Amino acid sequence: MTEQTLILDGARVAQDIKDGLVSRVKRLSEQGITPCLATILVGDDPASATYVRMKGNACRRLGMESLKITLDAGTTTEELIREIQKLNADPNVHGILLQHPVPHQIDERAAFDAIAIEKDVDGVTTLGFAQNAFGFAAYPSCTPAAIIAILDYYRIPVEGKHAVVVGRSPILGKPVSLMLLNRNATVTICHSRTKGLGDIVSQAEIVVAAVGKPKFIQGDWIQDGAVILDAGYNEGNVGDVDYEACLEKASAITPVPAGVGPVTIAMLLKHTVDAAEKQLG
Ligand SMILES: NC(=O)C1=CN([C@@H]2O[C@H](COP(=O)(O)OP(=O)(O)OC[C@H]3O[C@@H](n4cnc5c(N)ncnc54)[C@H](OP(=O)(O)O)[C@@H]3O)[C@@H](O)[C@H]2O)C=CC1
Ligand SMILES: Nc1nc(=O)c2c([nH]1)NC[C@@H]1CN(c3ccc(C(=O)N[C@@H](CCC(=O)O)C(=O)O)cc3)C=[N+]21
Repeated sequence: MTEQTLILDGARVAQDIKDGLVSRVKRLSEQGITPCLATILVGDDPASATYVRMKGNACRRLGMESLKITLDAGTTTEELIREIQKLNADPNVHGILLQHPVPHQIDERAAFDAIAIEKDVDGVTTLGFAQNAFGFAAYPSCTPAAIIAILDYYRIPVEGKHAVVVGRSPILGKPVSLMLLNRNATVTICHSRTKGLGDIVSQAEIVVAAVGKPKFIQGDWIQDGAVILDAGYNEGNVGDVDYEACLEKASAITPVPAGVGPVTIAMLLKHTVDAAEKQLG
């Protein structure tokens, strides 16, 4: 590429979203309401603990509250659901985030579906997911919403583009694919059983990496001028994209850190403020 690659600055997009929340949080506080996000972490995975802590810190910086529930690694589905039901019934809690993934003995779908729809600020319930698929969710899943917000902020056209999403998890790959489809992209969804991944990615005008494997997306898979959104966040602050190699081919790319991650957190805060405002009626 002769032209310089645009670095999509997630910190800037996140700040823009958070700036828009300040006056809303203030207005709520004048009515005696402090928007509160409850996070649930099951087990002691250190990376997950870090994300949950970052979410709590971000809440407090904006004058919001965060309620952190930590359950031990051996928690059963029933015990987890009981905790969720307590949060559903607590009028001071506006949003509930159950950190994905959960330990294997837990039925993650059943746990997600225990979250009351009006508190499902991460769009993980079956109903929230379906509403998002049809394009009218109150709260689309935060990381997919962050990816769309970055595209919008930089006015990157989606309509008619071929988007290739690598990954199909319930909180990331699958919902972002549907959101791109709703924006009239032509979407190909790839996963661990996909054959000829490199060839498919090389046809993409927009690439979304949501795999969970460091530097998995190779530079020589990337078409000249493609837009790359790297949602991956692996140990050592490394994304799912081989950044240096892909940078040379792409017209625009999100870095890691300071790409999709901070926007995800801003989106979570925004959804929690939205949910708190609904309490005003
Ligand atoms: N920045 C943020 O806000 C967020 C970042 N993340 C990060 O994004 C990444 C993905 O997270 P998440 O979706 O939760 O992860 P999951 O492990 O739930 O899903 C990974 C997906 O990648 C697919 N996959 C695995 N190996 C391959 C392969 N060799 N080729 C093609 N596809 C493959 C899997 O396929 P299959 O379905 O067939 O198993 C699966 O669909 C992680 O790095 C995570 O940390 C996640 C959420 C939010
Ligand atoms: N139900 C659910 N929803 C999630 O949204 C969810 C989840 N489960 N499980 C785990 C992943 C991971 N995740 C991140 C969010 C922000 C950063 C982030 O802000 N990262 C900073 C780096 C911060 C630092 O390390 O200092 C950055 O990229 O710049 C990273 C990762 C959300 N997740």
